Amino acid sequence: MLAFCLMLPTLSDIMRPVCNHLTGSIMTTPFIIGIAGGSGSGKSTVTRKVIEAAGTEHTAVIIQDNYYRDQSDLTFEQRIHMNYDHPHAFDWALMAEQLDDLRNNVPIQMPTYNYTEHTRAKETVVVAPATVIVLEGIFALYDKALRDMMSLKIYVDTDPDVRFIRRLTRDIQERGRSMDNVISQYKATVRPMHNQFVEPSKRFADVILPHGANDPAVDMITAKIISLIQSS
Ligand SMILES: Nc1ncnc2c1ncn2[C@@H]1O[C@H](COP(=O)(O)OP(=O)(O)O)[C@@H](O)[C@H]1O
Ligand SMILES: Nc1ccn([C@@H]2O[C@H](COP(=O)(O)O)[C@@H](O)[C@H]2O)c(=O)n1
Repeated sequence: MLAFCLMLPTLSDIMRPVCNHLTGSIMTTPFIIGIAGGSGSGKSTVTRKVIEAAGTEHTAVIIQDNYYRDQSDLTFEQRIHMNYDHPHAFDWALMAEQLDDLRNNVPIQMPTYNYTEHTRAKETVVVAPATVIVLEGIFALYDKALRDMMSLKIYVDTDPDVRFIRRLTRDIQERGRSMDNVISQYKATVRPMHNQFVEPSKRFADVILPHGANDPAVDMITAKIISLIQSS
């Protein structure tokens, strides 16, 4: 069986069968989708709606925020002053390694993140390989190595004032922040880093979603994913 799998290198990347070394069965290379956009643009909402409609059975989600660097060696005082909107804040090597594992149908132990403590949490989550894998985060389209693994690149485009209002509400309700803290972080790092790094990554997108998680766009992406799952 292994020899048979290795004799099929000429098929296109999307349809290339690979051998699962544990089961000996032939599996299709997953279809990887990147969903980028500014903080509060609606990336998680688009991802959730698409996965809900397509079904969780054949899909897996990688949340890029879980790959913020582990900062347990720093004090809390040091951690609150870090720039979380610069690419250096992320563990790119681990992200690429784990996405590549999933692409090769190998399960991963995805890290998890604690926004209140500003560091990686102790728990990891097992993510099983799936027909469709979504990588969602502000820098989902930033890194060439990751982009090269993707078959569909999406940018969620939402006006800055809308994104800021959403972030203000969310960060106070869900991420343990005060209003003053959200405003000062937005002015110091979120806004300038968005303009420098996140917004320019839009040029790598195959599809740009205006107005965030708008229903017609979400329906089109969902239809594409369902057809991929049905043909897999
Ligand atoms: N189209 C929308 N209409 C209203 N609220 C939205 C919409 N999209 C997202 N939100 C809300 O805005 C907040 C941020 O959205 P989220 O999807 O988490 O953004 P991101 O993942 O890009 O930071 C959430 O509270 C979410 O419920
Ligand atoms: N300790 C941290 C880590 C990240 N952030 C902010 O999260 C934003 C990205 O997440 P979204 O769900 O909003 O896309 C990013 O803009 C960071 O500023 C943080 O505040 N604290």
